[in-house]
Amino acid sequence: MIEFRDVSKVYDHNGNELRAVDHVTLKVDKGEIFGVIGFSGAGKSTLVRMVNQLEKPTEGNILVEGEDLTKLSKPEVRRVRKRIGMIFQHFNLLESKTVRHNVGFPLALVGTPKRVIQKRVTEILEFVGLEDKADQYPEELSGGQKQRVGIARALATSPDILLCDEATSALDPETTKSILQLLKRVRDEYNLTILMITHEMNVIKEVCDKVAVMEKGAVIEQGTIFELFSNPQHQTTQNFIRSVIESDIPASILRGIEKRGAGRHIYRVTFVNETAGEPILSQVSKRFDVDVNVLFGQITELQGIPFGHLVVEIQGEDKEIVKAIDHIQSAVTVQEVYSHAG
Ligand SMILES: Nc1ncnc2c1ncn2[C@@H]1O[C@H](COP(=O)(O)OP(=O)(O)OP(=O)(O)O)[C@@H](O)[C@H]1O
Repeated sequence: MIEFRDVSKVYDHNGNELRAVDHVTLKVDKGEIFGVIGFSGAGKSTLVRMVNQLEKPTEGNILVEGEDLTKLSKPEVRRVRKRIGMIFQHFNLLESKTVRHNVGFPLALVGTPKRVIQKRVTEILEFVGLEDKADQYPEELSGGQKQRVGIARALATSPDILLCDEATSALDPETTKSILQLLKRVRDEYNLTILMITHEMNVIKEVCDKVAVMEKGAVIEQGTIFELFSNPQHQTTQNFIRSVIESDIPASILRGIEKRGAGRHIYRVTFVNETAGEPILSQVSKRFDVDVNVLFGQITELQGIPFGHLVVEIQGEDKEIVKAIDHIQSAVTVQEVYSHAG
């Protein structure tokens, strides 16, 4: 649906080259919610702005449903652009126009008959839950309501793709959740493909199917949410994940372990599927001559499926511990076990 093939964008910065996007290759499939995460300045906005040609790549190709944007004429680019909606962090609404006029604006711009606009605006405002706000002005709305107007406006022209540029960054956590749920409905009911950029891992965790992590213009890691959360390779990815799922052993527990001497066997067990939370660890202690103590644990949900870590101590003879660990590793529920004798 959207494909970046070895795309770079180089700006001139006081006579020096600034590589805002550096050889990025990504593929976003139809109907997918694809997140791009990175710190400020990583190149996310530049990347997403190239999809609707607000920026042109310096090198590489960008394909939208097989059409190479870098090879299209201006009228052809305008045609493709019509299939792409965008929402922004600060909503970008017209303050002097009512909600109804804001939402209908993109349709009016292309000369759509008034009657058609009216029907479409009513339909879309109902979808985003703002039918009773049609005649109000943006300043009379909360942040969440303003973003709903932004979403309605983006959907007015029935696009196939929705680009979201930090769409929830100005909102509180509860409102963020409701906007993300709305975006999920947009994908499910209108079958849109959504490309969203954010610096918040909770946004990615909440709605995305796939994610790419950007740093200094480059994509340093990408995959499904499960792949990234269960086996993050890069330090930056690990830090982002740590911001939403605490996997470190809390300091108080660590202090307790240290006090009671070295030579203990501490493991981190990661569960990544529907059997997370099942008593595999208690099975192990029944089957082998070991005791398993859970020191710390956190189970959360990824795409509606439980995901979590347990930090456990296994006590017993070395050979029994090896057997127990083998058993845990052979079970489909365990993705990663690391030992830390300490
Ligand atoms: N039009 C421009 N001219 C020159 N440099 C630019 C331009 N746009 C972006 N940059 C630079 O490109 C780099 C990437 O910026 P970009 O806005 O894409 O990052 P970002 O990850 O979206 O960060 P933020 O969340 O802060 O917007 C930055 O160093 C930025 O200063």
